[in-house]
Amino acid sequence: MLQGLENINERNCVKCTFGNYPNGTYVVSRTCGYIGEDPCGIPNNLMPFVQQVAVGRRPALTVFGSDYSTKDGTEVRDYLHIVDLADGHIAALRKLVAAGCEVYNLGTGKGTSVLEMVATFEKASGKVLPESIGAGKPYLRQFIDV
Ligand SMILES: O=c1ccn([C@@H]2O[C@H](COP(=O)(O)OP(=O)(O)O[C@H]3O[C@H](CO)[C@@H](O)[C@H](O)[C@H]3O)[C@@H](O)[C@H]2O)c(=O)[nH]1
Repeated sequence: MLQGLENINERNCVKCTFGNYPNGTYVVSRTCGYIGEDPCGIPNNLMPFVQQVAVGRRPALTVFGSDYSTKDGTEVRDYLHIVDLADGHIAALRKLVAAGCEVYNLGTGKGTSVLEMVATFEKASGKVLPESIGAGKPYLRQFIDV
């Protein structure tokens, strides 16, 4: 049941699922990417990849697709600050005392495109990131272009 709840909205960055059941209390938390992640090998996600390009570990970022029906054609995500993510987890734990089962999606409510995220990173870091446009992730098209 909790697995099903977690999959209700695959498009959100963070999911916290919790509930009280007759045979126990559960909190299930899922984040897209591990906190403080420094992945081995080639990163599969935007932020670690951007960071590795910035420090020269990778030559360039490939932007996955530029023909989506978004403000600049690149995919949009709702990114949130790590402290807000932590606060959300604490709030979820506090909610354990309540009965029932609820799903909370943590986010800012503001979408940020890949190019906006790269521009923000460049401004904050003072580094220009080499980038090129590549193909979009095929499995995501079903969510983005409906
Ligand atoms: O080198 C890269 C890496 C990512 N992106 C784009 O950057 C955005 C964010 O990508 P990423 O950090 O990988 O997050 P998601 O695409 O939202 O994928 C997350 O969310 C999916 C749905 O929950 C999960 O399946 C994945 O494991 C999880 O990483 C997306 O538009 C990607 O297409 C690029 O353009 N270039």
